[in-house]
Amino acid sequence: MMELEKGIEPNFADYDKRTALHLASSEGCTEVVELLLREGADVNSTDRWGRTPLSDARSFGHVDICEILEARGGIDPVGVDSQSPCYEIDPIEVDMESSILIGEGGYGEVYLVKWRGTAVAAKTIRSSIASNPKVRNTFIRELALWQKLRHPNIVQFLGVLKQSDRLIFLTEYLRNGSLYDILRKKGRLDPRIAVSYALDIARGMNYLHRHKPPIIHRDLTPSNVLQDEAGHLKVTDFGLSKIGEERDERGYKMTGGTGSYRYMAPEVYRRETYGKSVDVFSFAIIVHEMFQGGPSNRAEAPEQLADRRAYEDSRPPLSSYFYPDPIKMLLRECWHKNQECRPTFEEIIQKLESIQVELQNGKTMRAAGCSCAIL
Ligand SMILES: Nc1ncnc2c1ncn2[C@@H]1O[C@H](COP(=O)(O)OP(=O)(O)OP(=O)(O)O)[C@@H](O)[C@H]1O
Repeated sequence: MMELEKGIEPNFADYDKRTALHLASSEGCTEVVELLLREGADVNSTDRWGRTPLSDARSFGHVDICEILEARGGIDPVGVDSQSPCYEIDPIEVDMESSILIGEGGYGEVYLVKWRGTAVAAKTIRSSIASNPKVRNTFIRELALWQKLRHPNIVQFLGVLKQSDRLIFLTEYLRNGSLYDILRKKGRLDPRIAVSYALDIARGMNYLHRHKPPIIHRDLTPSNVLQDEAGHLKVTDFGLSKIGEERDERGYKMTGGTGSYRYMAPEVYRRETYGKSVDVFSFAIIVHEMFQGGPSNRAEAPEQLADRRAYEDSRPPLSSYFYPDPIKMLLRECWHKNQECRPTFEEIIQKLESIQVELQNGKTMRAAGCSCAIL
């Protein structure tokens, strides 16, 4: 601080092009790292060996500093990131001319295109987002992580299109559309189908949460769950909402536009620090919708709904006879106001599997306070 007050430039580097931020990151000096970043130090300055401060913090195992640097858009070109660069696809292999618009989300449009003759989904990222180098880096890092993932309930990432001005990436194409489309078309689902869909989502999510390091989806909604031709559901777009994430002195927060309010965990809405269980909360709201046939409070503005959930502990109604008792119990646990009390996806899978067996055996599952039997 004294040096900075004397007027020394925060990006001043030595003969090896190493900055104070490199040194503080190597030595584990968290407060100095925070100070330097506040004073405008370049998070991605590279030394003579092409190492960034994040490369150093990773090498010396300073996890808290890695998190700080990553939250500021830090990349590690010589380490983990470079071992798995994002697979690049040559634009001439993609027939963008005959592309068909299939949807539009918060980040840009989604097209059905042919890549080497195969139908795939091309997700375009708005230039207002992709032109910011920090955001672009974060996006590419998230995609590089996505490409390593393989699971039957996770949408397969295929690669990024080499284009300087825009950011376009390809994933497998799921022609049956999203769970949102299914619920809009079919309304309330048969309990056996709802449970098997819930299991698909829980298995995909469990894979993400058990990943090292764990991947938090942060924006699990019915439009981020797609159906394959065999009728199974796959989770998509995990981790991408990180680009809308902010960090302040208290920890990670999501900006208002990140994550859909209707599925947002109370702690996220209150802008508190959060963990994996935010996805368990969103999962519960989705399962509720599958039994209900769509959102329960359609008339209420999503932001107002999230506000009531966060400050008045309001939750969707469970009184109707649509919900078998074990599902009610599961939902209450999953949307518990205390994050610690929510089950893990591993536990959710076990519970759903036994509910599935009961349903398959034709056992009637009575709904509490109601004389109807559900099957
Ligand atoms: N791989 C895919 N295969 C088939 N359809 C897809 C695929 N990816 C997205 N879509 C369709 O495009 C729509 C928009 O997707 P996108 O992920 O961009 O936005 P979203 O999930 O609806 O919203 P947000 O990005 O704000 O969370 C989806 O609802 C889905 O119908």
